[in-house]
Amino acid sequence: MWQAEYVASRLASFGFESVLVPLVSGGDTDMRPIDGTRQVGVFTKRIQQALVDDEADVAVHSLKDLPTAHDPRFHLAAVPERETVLDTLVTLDGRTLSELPAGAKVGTGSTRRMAQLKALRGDLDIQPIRGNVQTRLSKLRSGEFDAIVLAEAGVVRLEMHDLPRSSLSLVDMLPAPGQGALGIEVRSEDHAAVSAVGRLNDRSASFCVTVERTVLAELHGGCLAPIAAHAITEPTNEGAMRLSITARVMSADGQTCLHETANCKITPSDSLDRAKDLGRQIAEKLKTAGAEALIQASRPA
Ligand SMILES: NCc1[nH]cc(CCC(=O)O)c1CC(=O)O
Repeated sequence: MWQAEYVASRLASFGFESVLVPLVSGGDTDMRPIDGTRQVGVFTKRIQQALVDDEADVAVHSLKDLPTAHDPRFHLAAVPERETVLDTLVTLDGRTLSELPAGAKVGTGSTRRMAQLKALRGDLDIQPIRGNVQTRLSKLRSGEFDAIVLAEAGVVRLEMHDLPRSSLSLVDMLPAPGQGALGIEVRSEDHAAVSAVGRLNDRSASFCVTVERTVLAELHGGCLAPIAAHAITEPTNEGAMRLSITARVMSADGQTCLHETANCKITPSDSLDRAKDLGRQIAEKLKTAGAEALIQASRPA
């Protein structure tokens, strides 16, 4: 709801009126452990269906939740300026990861977070947790978990400034492709919506998430594989920018971690194809280092 309200207010600033269509996704309600037998897109399918059914004209997603497979019915019309990409450790008293006692029960359903946590603190008891941010927090408050890992973006957006937490660094916890970014889809043939929503696009954010998502797509990682990717842009001369990406593929137990970096120059006339090329390039490096075997081994039986 925060995300949809944000998009509505940005659209309003460009003179476009909108009406919110609240929806509940499977990702909000399905509390069964993630086991790979269900379809991808649990948070996004319901919202895309609203586009198909003409229930809504604009679909607002957390980009991290949006599957990378291309669907010709939809067009990703904008990736607005990104919120923080970091993950954060939420506890009842704000202690850091290194301050957690041995055997502390930490909740995360993400194999990416699990692998990196295990690499840092092999003594923790890491257990699956599901649901939206509020559901996960209620499981921390009830004592079911000693700590949970959340994307800091969600915490910041919901203005939970008093939530005891400690940010995990990019070195300790490389984020998921697209983390902290919104992805706004419209129906491909809805040219009015493409152009209106396109006003919300941030060029830097769209290049960063495109290279990150290309890594995921090239490795056929889906949302369950222990794959992390984070890209940044830095301005260079003559309006150009340098696009740099760091990516990791890990074993589920965190014992093996492949880590690669790559970068390229983006000129004002370059299209997102440049970012896709860079994504394919770093994916190749990871494959050469043995990424496919690690991803295969992490698949649920
Ligand atoms: N998988 C659920 C989900 N999708 C996006 C976010 C956070 C917001 C974001 O990354 O933009 C979250 C919750 C979390 O990972 O803590």
